[in-house]
Amino acid sequence: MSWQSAVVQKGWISIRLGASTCKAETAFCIEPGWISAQELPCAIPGSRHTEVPWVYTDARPLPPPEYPPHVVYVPQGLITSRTAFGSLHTRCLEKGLALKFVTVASTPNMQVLLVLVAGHQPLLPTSTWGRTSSHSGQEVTRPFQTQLVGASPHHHHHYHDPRQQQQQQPVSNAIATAAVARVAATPETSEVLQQAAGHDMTCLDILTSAASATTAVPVPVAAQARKATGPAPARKTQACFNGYFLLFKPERDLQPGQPYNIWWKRRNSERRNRDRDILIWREDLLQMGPRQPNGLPQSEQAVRLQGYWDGYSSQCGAAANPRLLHCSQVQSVMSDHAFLYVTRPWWPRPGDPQRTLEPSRSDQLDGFLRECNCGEMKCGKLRARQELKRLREEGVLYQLEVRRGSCLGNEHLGVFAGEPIQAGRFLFEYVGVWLLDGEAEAREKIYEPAGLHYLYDLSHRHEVLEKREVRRISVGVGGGSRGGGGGGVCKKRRANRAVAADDLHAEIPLVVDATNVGNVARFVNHRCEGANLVSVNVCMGGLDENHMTIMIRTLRDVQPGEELTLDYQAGLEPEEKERIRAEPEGLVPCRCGAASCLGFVFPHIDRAVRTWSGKARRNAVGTCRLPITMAIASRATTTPTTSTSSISDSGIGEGCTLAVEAADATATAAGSVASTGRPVPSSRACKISDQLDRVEMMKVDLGSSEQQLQHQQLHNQPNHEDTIEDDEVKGYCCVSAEAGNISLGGSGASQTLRDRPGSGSVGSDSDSGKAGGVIEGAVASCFLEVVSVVSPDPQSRNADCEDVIEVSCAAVVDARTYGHGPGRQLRYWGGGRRFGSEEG
Ligand SMILES: C[S@@+](CC[C@H](N)C(=O)[O-])C[C@H]1O[C@@H](n2cnc3c(N)ncnc32)[C@H](O)[C@@H]1O
Repeated sequence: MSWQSAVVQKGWISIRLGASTCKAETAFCIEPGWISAQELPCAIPGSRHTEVPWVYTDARPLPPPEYPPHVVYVPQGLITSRTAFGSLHTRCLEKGLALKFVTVASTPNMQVLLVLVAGHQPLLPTSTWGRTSSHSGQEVTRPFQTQLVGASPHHHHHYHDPRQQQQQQPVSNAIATAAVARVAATPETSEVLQQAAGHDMTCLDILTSAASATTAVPVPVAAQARKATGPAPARKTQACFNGYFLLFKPERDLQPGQPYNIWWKRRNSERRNRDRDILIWREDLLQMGPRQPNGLPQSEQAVRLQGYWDGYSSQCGAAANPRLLHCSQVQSVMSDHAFLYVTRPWWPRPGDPQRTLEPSRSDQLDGFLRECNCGEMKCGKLRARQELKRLREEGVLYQLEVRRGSCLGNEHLGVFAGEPIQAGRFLFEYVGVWLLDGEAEAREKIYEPAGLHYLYDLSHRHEVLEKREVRRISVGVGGGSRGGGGGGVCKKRRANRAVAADDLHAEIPLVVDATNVGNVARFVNHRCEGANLVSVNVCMGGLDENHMTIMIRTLRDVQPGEELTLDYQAGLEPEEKERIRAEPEGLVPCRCGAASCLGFVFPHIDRAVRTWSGKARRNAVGTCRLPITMAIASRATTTPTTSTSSISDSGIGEGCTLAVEAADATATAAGSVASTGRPVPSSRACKISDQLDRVEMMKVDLGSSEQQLQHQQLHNQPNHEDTIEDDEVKGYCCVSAEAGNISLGGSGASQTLRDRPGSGSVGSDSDSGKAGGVIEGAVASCFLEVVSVVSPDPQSRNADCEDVIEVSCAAVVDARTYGHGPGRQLRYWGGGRRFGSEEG
């Protein structure tokens, strides 16, 4: 590709420098092909759009370079300074040069940016072109590299960037040369060099961090100079780009509703300041694109972004048919997925089986935002609500950088403050696609192997609401939730309400997926101790008034350059942390470096708090499957339902709270299922459908002192491993079922529970008479998951039962409640035959 073609196709242009006041906020209309140096403030970390005095209306196509492009290597310390960049750019513009930010590469102490300069005059390594103002206001003439760090005559910056101080640290030429060589070897650089083939490529400068040092490094490709001829054709199509672009390719007409290839996004600027300083683009591409073993993208092509037009009206009056480039996407590591940078959350469209994404609109949300009423959530109340509104309208107000360089190593991105941020400032919303729980689980199975960890689970927060609802359902009808209690009408109403509770759970998206659609929040890393951010949940309106959102605010003052971190595990109880610390197998090892580091990161934020689902639960201490033989008295009373079923219980009374969700159940049982090899007197007719293949119990709290006492007694027995098989102990598991409800029930302490008012169907179903064993109820906190209900077993050894089903339970038991001393863990063994403890 000739240099001229590159200029035309990639839209490199030069613009005339304007006044010191940026007019770009209001003068946004530019012709395709005139996409210009407005890319630059976005492209260069640390630079502010508003501080670079562009006048877009003065944009003009890049004249053919009289001299070939030049390559400039700039240490990070310089380029991350907006002052430095502004000055660099100013000088180039004054000289009629266009710059292209090409690539980055890092050495341990220097990040090198390769800038391609379209030359209109010879640029020499020792050039002394341009002038700059000293801080005293005097104009001085300095070599090029010193101008980069000096203040621009066109604008003053009071911003103090401590990274500039790093510039005082000399970087050896050897390091710089090595870095340059590395940059030059990247495919991106090769591409640029190929484009420039036929032209002289001059390495203008190595700008070391010592302001006075200049080192010329030859670029591997040095071809013959060839003057380009003819002006770049101007594009006539008028369009209003209220998004920012880089290297835009005007190869076909822009059509609303059609994706349009651009090279990468810039920010939506319908309003001032929208995400103006989220400098996410480049690193994001590196992150999301297919990578080589060295971590660099395979090619530019592979990470190209696409812009989408949507129907939002633009505020740009100059455009005939104004459209806003709402967001952009980049191919991710998953070929059939794309990442869209958006500033607002997206929702599945109601009733759409395809789950078409629909951006949330502030006009939909205004008036719905309300103070959080989730009593147990520490939300920011009114302020958070206001801030959310502001964030959605104006975007992020603080200068942030998304880049590598955190303690996690180079393969990870992190978010860094680009300027001082005070404590208590709401920075951004965790934006993504809100998913229903089942969908989140399904996606997680895809994401995890791909190393994509951008799910933020709010279920545990919502559980508060849900529990309240369940409690209301259970208690408010029939004077309590005594499972199976109450007859006809009450039972039906209860069943209906239980379904309603399920619907609630099924219909409200509780997980935000920022894998494919998201904003800067997705790059915030975890820190076990000393995180400077915290998340705040706000109940809000929109499609459902119970929707919540996640806002991130600063916990303390943050200094420029400091990484922004969040404690993903802020919701975990200390005991839970301890438990997981003991066996973090399968979880992402934590590298936060904090003194009290827990040792692992949850695959996604807060998820384990809710249900101990998935890997975390399977890997948790004391967890294993316990198939339990269940006895069913009769199959006569099957009551089919079409919704998911639930197990719910009161949560009232001492230590009894449970809620169970059955996924994909098409039929649930009527009557009761009572446990295990031991016949349960007067247990009622029951059948659980074969289709009921998964019942998930979210949490069981059975923490009565009586239970603990009993349990201790049990485990003080010399041989307690075969207790279930032997049927000689009080503890066993019981699942009871009734229309719409399945109760996991009872306890070895069933007597105790049965007589406790409000203890509900946990082992106290007097109506069905099921005695309700439980997995020895002495646990203070027990998570049970009924994972399968298999076909009736004709070999039932329970004479009272016609069918036997098998229920697999996984229990997480806090060993410390058993009095075995440290290091001992209670385990449930497979086959449902062993029930004991062992050394941990
Ligand atoms: C929301 S992403 C954060 C951005 C991520 N670093 C990136 O490059 O895209 C969360 C994932 O980052 C990684 N991560 C975040 N904090 C970590 C930490 N302290 N130690 C190890 N990995 C961490 C884990 O893989 C985690 O699942």
